[in-house]
Amino acid sequence: MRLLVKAPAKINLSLDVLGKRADGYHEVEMIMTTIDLADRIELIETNNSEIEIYSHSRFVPDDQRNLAYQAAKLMKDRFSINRGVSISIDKIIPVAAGLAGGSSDAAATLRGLNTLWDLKLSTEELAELGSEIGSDVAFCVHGGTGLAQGRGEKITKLPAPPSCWVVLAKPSIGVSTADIYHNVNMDTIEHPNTSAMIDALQNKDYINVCRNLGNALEKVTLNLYPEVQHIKDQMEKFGADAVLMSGSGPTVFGLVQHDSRMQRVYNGLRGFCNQVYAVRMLGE
Ligand SMILES: C[C@](O)(CO)[C@H](O)COP(=O)(O)OP(=O)(O)OC[C@H]1O[C@@H](n2ccc(N)nc2=O)[C@H](O)[C@@H]1O
Ligand SMILES: Nc1ncnc2c1ncn2[C@@H]1O[C@H](COP(=O)(O)OP(=O)(O)OP(=O)(O)O)[C@@H](O)[C@H]1O
Repeated sequence: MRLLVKAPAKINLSLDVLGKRADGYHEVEMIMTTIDLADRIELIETNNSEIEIYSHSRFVPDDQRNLAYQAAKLMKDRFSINRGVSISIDKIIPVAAGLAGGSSDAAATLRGLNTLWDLKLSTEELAELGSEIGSDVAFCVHGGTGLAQGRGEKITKLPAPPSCWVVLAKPSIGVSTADIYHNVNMDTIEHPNTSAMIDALQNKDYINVCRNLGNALEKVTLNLYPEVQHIKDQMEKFGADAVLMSGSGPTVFGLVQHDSRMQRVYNGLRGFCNQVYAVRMLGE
């Protein structure tokens, strides 16, 4: 049997860091939403009991370091499955970009194998498994829009943002999430207003979604990588309604409501940045 699964990227509409935990992680409060920029994962049953990973991208590991491999391994071990699977990843989401590409591949693999191996696990159960792989995987299992708490694994569903364009630009650097969290200084960090963002989503209030975009990790990444600030400045100059860095960066996104202005922001960014995308949010 063969199955195709979509693995969409996420952006953080808000990201707050509440403190450092004894286990080395940070307590966070994040509002995330999935966007129409997705990897495509093909799962094919094989005759052996191995997990095989294939990808054309030279940035994607093809062994046990791959988060999709880890998802398949976890399911095989947990449910004593002795069947094999070949996992082909058509990589569309930029790597090490703050868009949860690897986490989404892992989540899509969990969802797909749940069907392929007829495990009948609920979304909650899949998300719990996912949180053993990485902090963003639980959210990616749910998709849509959600509030993530704890180290990112406790998910509460939220209404989708008001419809608009999301223009993304990724500078040609990769950022390590661990490095960025390591450089957080809890005394100087700036906290976004998470509850104001939740209100804005509940009221489908585009202006207040724009006003309340905020990311406590942004300053940390901007200090280490000034090119991210340059992209933010350009997006604002070309007329995005609001601009923010996603996750630990370095991808910057701008929200734009009008088609003609989206085109201007997109074309302006393409002038000096290789990886630029204009996509829609995915809805609830
Ligand atoms: C930056 C975000 O992507 C925003 O959505 C997430 O907070 C990070 O999610 P992720 O990449 O799935 O993170 P993980 O793979 O679980 O952790 C990578 C590293 O980031 C740090 N980390 C991650 C999550 C968290 N709440 N606190 C942390 O301090 C830890 O050093 C950890 O070793
Ligand atoms: N399926 C995968 N796709 C991309 N990278 C992967 C995958 N599996 C493992 N990796 C490794 O994970 C690293 C981070 O990649 P990823 O694209 O997931 O980062 P990210 O978007 O910044 O994640 P997040 O937003 O969750 O912090 C890569 O450098 C790569 O070595």
